[in-house]
Amino acid sequence: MTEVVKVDGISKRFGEKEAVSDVSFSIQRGEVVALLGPNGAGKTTMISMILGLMKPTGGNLHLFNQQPMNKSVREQVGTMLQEVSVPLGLKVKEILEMVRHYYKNPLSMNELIAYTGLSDKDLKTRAEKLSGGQKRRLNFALALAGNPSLLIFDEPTVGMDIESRKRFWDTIKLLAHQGKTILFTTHYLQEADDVAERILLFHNGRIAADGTPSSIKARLTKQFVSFCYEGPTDVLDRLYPNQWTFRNGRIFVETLDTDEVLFTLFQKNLHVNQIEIERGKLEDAFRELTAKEVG
Ligand SMILES: Nc1ncnc2c1ncn2[C@@H]1O[C@H](COP(=O)(O)OP(=O)(O)OP(=O)(O)O)[C@@H](O)[C@H]1O
Repeated sequence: MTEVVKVDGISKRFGEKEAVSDVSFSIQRGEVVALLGPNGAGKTTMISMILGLMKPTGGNLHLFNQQPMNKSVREQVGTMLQEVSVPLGLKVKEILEMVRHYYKNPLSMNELIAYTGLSDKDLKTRAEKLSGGQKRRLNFALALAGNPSLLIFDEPTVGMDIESRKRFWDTIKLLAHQGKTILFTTHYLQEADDVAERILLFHNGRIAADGTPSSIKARLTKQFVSFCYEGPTDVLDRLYPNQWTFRNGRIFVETLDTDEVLFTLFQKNLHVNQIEIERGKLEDAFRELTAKEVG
């Protein structure tokens, strides 16, 4: 395995405020990682340091075993940050051609168009005249222009409509399939759940959880077995006192051990059907993990 990003005991202090506190993690080649966390958790600060745009106050940080600002590193990294800025006075196609020429092995114009959804009309438009969503497409194309092996995005889908968002994630999945390493921040839990194979959950400048979306969900203490049941409910009161509720035509039993509930249902021969196990949603895990102070 090749280590692409290595963050070792990184901290960042702004005056009294420690935005990132002694954070360590590494990302291997080909991983798709979402940096998730509530407002002010330290995600953007972390990304800025990884990109070498901000100097840590402590710790060490390497990309491809080198300092982030090395030219050979920057040539392998494509990035799209929160602020959308575009060069003035040039048409989209001219900007893309110019940036492509900078790289040894750029993506072709056709690939950039297919990946980002820029239209012929967009290509002929002066960049400053593009709409916010189109500017984001241009920024995405600029991030991909050099055919980078590491892609880093800070809130990439903010300001995109549903269709652009879908195209963006479809492209990301395709690039991930090609073996690119991808790190992105998002506020949308669904995006992290759908796209990332690993989530780094930030809270108060530290990592509150690091794992696959399903392993993070599995850390939830609350789980449910739900089913349809038309028999007498006193048996439920006996088996699951204060544990069961009735919602939308189904019985929900809250439990720490779903296997045990299933076993009892069958053992007691209750006539239940349409049984489902709910191991919790990422949203609940997010709330649970960020509700408590992480020391
Ligand atoms: N340049 C700065 N000067 C002072 N404080 C800063 C600066 N940049 C960030 N902070 C503070 O550091 C903390 C982390 O901010 P950061 O922007 O990294 O969080 P975030 O997780 O990206 O939040 P959001 O989801 O709102 O973008 C916040 O308390 C923020 O106010």
